[in-house]
Amino acid sequence: MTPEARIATAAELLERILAGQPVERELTGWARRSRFAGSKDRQAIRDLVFDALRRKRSLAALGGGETGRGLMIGLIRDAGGDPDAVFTGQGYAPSPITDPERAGSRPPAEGGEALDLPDWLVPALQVALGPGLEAAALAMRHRAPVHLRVNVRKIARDQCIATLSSEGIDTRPHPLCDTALEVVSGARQIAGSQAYRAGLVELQDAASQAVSASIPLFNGLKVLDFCAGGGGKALALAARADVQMTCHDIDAGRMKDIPARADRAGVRIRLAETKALEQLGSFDIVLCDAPCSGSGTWRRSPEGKWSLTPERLADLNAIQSAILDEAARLVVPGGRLVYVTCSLLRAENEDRIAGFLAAHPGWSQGLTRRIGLDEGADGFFLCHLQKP
Ligand SMILES: C[S@@+](CC[C@H](N)C(=O)[O-])C[C@H]1O[C@@H](n2cnc3c(N)ncnc32)[C@H](O)[C@@H]1O
Repeated sequence: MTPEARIATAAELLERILAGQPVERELTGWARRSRFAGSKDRQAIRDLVFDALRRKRSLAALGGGETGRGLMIGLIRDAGGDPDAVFTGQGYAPSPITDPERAGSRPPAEGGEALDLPDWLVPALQVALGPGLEAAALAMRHRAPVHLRVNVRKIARDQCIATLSSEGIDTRPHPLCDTALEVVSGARQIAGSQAYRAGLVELQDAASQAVSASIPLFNGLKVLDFCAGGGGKALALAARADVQMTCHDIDAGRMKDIPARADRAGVRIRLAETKALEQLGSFDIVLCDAPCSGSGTWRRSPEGKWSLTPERLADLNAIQSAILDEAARLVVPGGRLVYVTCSLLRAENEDRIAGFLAAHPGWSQGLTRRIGLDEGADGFFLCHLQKP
């Protein structure tokens, strides 16, 4: 495909995404229908769509409207290019820029538009991040780095760097966590690499790794990952010590890949559905990686930035508090509950902890940490709570 044809395709897909179609469904549906497109075309179109969604508001201003075409015109202008040279209508290029599109083009207004944030979220993020708001918003306009977790049960970090390099994947240590590597080049080779297949590495953001690393562990501890999802954090915990690791998720289907991932990593993890959890007694450590807005990971899933509403946030807050209450019952006296979100918002973090402590006398708050996008990883919040 020519660069112009890729832009025309991205504009069409964005038009449907802006109308409410899910991003992944649009991208995979198009790839299936378009046998003529090679893997480089698919990747380029994916990148265009995600770049546009990360900067939807500012690009719509620059491109003369919040349409698929407008976002692509804005993207070209923002990069210093000439959209008229692309929108020629020749071959598979998009049709020429219309008068209304031209007339609608303007620089983004200060505030939410220039920061590429919904207006209603700017004050909440201002409260949470203070002077760091602008840097965080600007970081969210760019692609996230690719990080790997070294499975220290199988290989030391330095040796892993050399092994990956021999397969064309260049990495360097990430300062946030001593299991974390940042991929410098060769990211597309990871999934097919021998190192990955042998369980030497997992794809996992450095902040997510730092969350697991914050939890003190020793052999024999009984640990529950209450909101396990695909098991990323449970695998990281199980790699560090011979703990009795149990994974639970309200949606058991989300845990379906955990057994294969655990086998590959050489660790043992038991799965428990909600009904079975009651029979397992209490746990020394319960990790709650709660469902949240994902605002710390909006670089990876930018559609979340635009779909979050105050009502949805309030619903999430109620779910987060209910999860904390439920999980607290599963902790042994003197044990630890670790609350985690990948959110930047106080409503999902400090406010939930304050509510929990007010409702649970005797519990005490331990290590509490925000990991910011300025640390070169996703945004995360973690808080250790000690049961009396
Ligand atoms: C942030 S994700 C977990 C990600 C996972 N820990 C990881 O590192 O890969 C949150 C998970 O919480 C689950 N969940 C939502 N409500 C829940 C509830 N009331 N009890 C337990 N799990 C819940 C969701 O199904 C989702 O898989």
